Amino acid sequence: MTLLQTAEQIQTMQIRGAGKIAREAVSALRDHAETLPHTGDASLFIREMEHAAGILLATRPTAVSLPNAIQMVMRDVRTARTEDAARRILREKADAFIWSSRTAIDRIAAMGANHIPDGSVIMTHCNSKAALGCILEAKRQGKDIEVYATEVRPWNQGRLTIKTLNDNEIPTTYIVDSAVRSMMKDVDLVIVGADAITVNGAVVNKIGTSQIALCASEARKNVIVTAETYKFAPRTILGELIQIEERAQNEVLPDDIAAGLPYVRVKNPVFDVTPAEYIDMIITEAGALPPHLAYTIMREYLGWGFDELQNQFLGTLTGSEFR
Ligand SMILES: O=P(O)(O)OC[C@H]1O[C@H](OP(=O)(O)O)[C@H](O)[C@@H]1O
Repeated sequence: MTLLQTAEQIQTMQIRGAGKIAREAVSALRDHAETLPHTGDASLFIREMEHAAGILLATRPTAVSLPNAIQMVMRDVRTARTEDAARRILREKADAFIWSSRTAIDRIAAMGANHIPDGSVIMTHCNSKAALGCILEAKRQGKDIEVYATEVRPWNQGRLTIKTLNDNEIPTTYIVDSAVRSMMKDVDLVIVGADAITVNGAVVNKIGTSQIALCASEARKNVIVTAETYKFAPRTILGELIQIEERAQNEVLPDDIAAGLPYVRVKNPVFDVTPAEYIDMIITEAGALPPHLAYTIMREYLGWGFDELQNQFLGTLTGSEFR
């Protein structure tokens, strides 16, 4: 698959899920480098790769795993002295990211399963590899668990989730998104993934997550977020907001129906923000932490503290790059 095809598949959601988007983008960058002719000109190679990275970055705006992964791969490529060195660094960093991303999900699954007591009824939302990893690991350990899975309009990612749960023989109840509050009394805990986590511990995830967290808080049920460290958004340290993706109206209301309703407009934001106070714990591969320790992850694991960010970025980036 070419880099442009990967970008298109991310944009059209054939490739989806924050972690997978990052892994596929990095692998597309690595493969794209192999298609570029060897010229001996390091700066030409780096320019071409920056252009390719820009195409991938423009596909979807919210999941911060995408810019973080590209930054991890491209950071040292930019300062390589020779073309050969740039190519080698790019290959090594891309392979290392893909490997560590998969390892992170396994570690999160192991830690998350520890927080699922035997006999639990879990509610999950959307289709998160990290969240499902914890549920599947709990099942593998022999725990007797049940899951409530939401539909996740308009893309119905819940169908992917119930397929995985069913394949693993986990008793599952499938509900429409608006049934969450009614059903919360039957649930013991909520486990979801994340597309981005801000410095104040707010979690950006599939639209509807914040309602679930609110209902869980009202019913005094724990909310666990599972997120690899590359889903933390360092640039929020400087006050930047995460851009919430809005997708096409016809994903919600078909064009032929909308055409007959001239006074109706459709809004289709696909992510929302859950404030830290509704989240009990964020499980990362570096450990389980309360949301207000998000800055520690950014500093210790992503290597971006306030000073580094100021030196690196202030005044050099445009609004859209700055997230
Ligand atoms: O990385 P993993 O845990 O798989 O998924 C994280 C999140 O990415 C997904 O976004 P989308 O379906 O691509 O819009 C969902 O919001 C999900 O919770």
